[in-house]
Amino acid sequence: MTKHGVVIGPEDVAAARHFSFPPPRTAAGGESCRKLAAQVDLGPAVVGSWLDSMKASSPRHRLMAPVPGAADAEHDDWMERHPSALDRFDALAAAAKGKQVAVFLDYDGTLSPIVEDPDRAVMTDEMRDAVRGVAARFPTAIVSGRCRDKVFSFVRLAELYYAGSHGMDIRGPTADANHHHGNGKVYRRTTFPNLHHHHRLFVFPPSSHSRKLTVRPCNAPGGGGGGGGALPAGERVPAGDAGGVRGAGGQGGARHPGRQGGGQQVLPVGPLPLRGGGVLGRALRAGPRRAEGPPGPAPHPGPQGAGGPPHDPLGQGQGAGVPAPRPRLRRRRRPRRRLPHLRRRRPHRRGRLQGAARARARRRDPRVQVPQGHQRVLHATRPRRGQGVPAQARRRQRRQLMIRPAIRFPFPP
Ligand SMILES: O=P(O)(O)OC[C@H]1O[C@H](O[C@H]2O[C@H](CO)[C@@H](O)[C@H](O)[C@H]2O)[C@H](O)[C@@H](O)[C@@H]1O
Repeated sequence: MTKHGVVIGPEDVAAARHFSFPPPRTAAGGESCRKLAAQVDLGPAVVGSWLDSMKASSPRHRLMAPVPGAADAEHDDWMERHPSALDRFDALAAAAKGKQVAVFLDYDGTLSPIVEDPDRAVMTDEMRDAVRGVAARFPTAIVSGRCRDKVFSFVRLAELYYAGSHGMDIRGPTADANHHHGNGKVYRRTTFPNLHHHHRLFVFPPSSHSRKLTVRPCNAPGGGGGGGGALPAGERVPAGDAGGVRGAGGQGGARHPGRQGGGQQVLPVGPLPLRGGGVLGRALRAGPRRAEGPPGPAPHPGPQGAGGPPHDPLGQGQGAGVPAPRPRLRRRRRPRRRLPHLRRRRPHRRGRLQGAARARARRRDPRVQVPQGHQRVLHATRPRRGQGVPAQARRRQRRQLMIRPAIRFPFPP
């Protein structure tokens, strides 16, 4: 989040203190670089430009000077070309106004004095307090040619970011226990979570040693524009990505470009395509449906907290609410039509033709003597195959069938 109205005081830049110059010469000077170059196959051209870049960023050691006294002249010249930031404090403060300030500090010769033995280049408590104060105001990183753990053992401030081995190994603070380093240090890799969410860390290739790290808005090549954060969380650039650096990610404004080139590789990270997935899967595929039904829960606050814009990975300006499933209405079952011949047969029952049925039987055949108490009533039986008759005729037939058993008695002589 952009911090407005932050004023940098001279005490905040106490890190700009000077130490003895020129530094004492030790064999350890370029050792780590050589080791690193041996481990990583960068090629002679890259290693050459890397060393040139390192030489250009620091004045030469007195004993390395070709002519006695040349180092002093070189130093003066170097100091003239690299003036102290404190001398231009007002201009710096004016330039930083309304912007997100991140502080990148060197270790040897900046936070610690240059000493003969590299293992004794400890930092004073006074300097540690000053750095702590800076880190409380701005995201603060230490970028060193030393290995990261060594720098941390000197600085011992968990709230900082550490870029060791000339920016090839970067960790930052985190509260996540999974990222605890073995010896109790708390680190997290690569990103700067305190920065506005559309900023990401870009690591310059070793050849540009003097500009090891920079932070730029992802969607604005060249570092301009403080737009709305076009890249989804999780996009990052691997440290040590060798190549030329041009802008930040190339295609400004493109939403999910999987892109490689310009020294950066940005990997788009998005939701997995869900197949099925039950209620949640359907809801995610359908997208937000907040307009329907009762109001849902408040959208998840964005990376800037409750006051900031809602988290909106779908980019639809509505947050990513997952709507509650609509209640399913129970459908009334339609009664199944059953053909008469499929109806359940009632068991045969013995009984008498009563009242009207008996009268009907008599009417049909007056000769019929229906002795009371001996009639058997049969029910419709399933019509045989090929006996297809219309329903009306079938009903008639059934009626007849019902009385047929009553006629089985012998006719009167
Ligand atoms: O990027 P830096 O943090 O400045 O580290 C550069 C080198 O620093 C160390 O060497 C320098 O400091 C030593 C202790 O003061 C000093 O003895 C040596 O002469 C300096 O070159 C460190 O030992 C190197 O590994 C770093 O590359």
